[in-house]
Amino acid sequence: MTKAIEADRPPSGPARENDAHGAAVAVDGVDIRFGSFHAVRDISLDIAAGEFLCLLGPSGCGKSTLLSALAGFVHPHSGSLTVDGMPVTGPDPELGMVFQSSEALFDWLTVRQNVAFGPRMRGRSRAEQHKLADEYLSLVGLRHCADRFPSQLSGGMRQRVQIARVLANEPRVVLMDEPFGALDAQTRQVMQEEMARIWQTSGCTVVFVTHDIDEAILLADRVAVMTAGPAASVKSVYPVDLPRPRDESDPAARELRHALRDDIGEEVRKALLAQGLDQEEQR
Ligand SMILES: Nc1ncnc2c1ncn2[C@@H]1O[C@H](COP(=O)(O)OP(=O)(O)OP(=O)(O)O)[C@@H](O)[C@H]1O
Repeated sequence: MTKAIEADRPPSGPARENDAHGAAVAVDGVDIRFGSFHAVRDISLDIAAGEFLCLLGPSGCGKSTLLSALAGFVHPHSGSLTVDGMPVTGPDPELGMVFQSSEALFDWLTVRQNVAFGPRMRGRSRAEQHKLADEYLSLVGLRHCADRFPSQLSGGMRQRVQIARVLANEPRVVLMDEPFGALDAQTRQVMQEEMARIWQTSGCTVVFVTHDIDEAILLADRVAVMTAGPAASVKSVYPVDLPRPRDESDPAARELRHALRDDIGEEVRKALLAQGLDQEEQR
């Protein structure tokens, strides 16, 4: 039977091509409040260098809030967030954030210039910017689109450019907030497979927010399930002990899918009940 394990013990994951690149992330007793609203409470998670961790939970529980805190956009009320032992104090190129929408691309720059933007800001020479941009565009399969503008690409291609742009900063931790949520099913499947390959090649640590249980099983070393908010915390953490590339018809994957569905379903029901009670009180 699939069992969740204690939240604060990362496994020693499978060997990566570039194991040394990723950084260890430690979330220790983190509380986040927005004014009087208590968003997340006492979250502790240790994420190993090079690990792929997926965050699942009911809508509105605080997944993006936790990710934003890791990215340095939101400051915890208490507790600490560290990357290789160094406190997260604000946005940092070592922590790359990929958003759900690819609207963040600069429409007036070519694809190559978009990807080279980070290296340019870090003072890399023109030749280095060009080389890095082409390297990461090749990694996401878009080297042939380098001279096009974002408006000339499909949604899936723009999202791959966004990923290449983040990777070109050579972050040690990549934070992804439902990066494939807006894509059609076929593009999403291709992107998931590419993401697994990119992660294995780059060796970075990935924290990936999703609503999709199958996506989490396909990609993660571990899946952390959050409770319904407010004051959400980590309910359970499941190791995904399945060989890569993953086969969703593997009996162990099916068993894990059921366990995650039950666990998250319970939290979604709690969230719906709380919303109902809230509406009753307001009447
Ligand atoms: N800047 C903010 N000010 C006030 N409340 C906020 C702010 N950001 C988030 N919240 C609240 O914190 C809670 C968690 O939001 P968050 O976006 O992190 O949830 P989520 O789990 O990522 O949701 P979803 O899965 O629907 O994207 C929600 O109740 C949200 O309304």
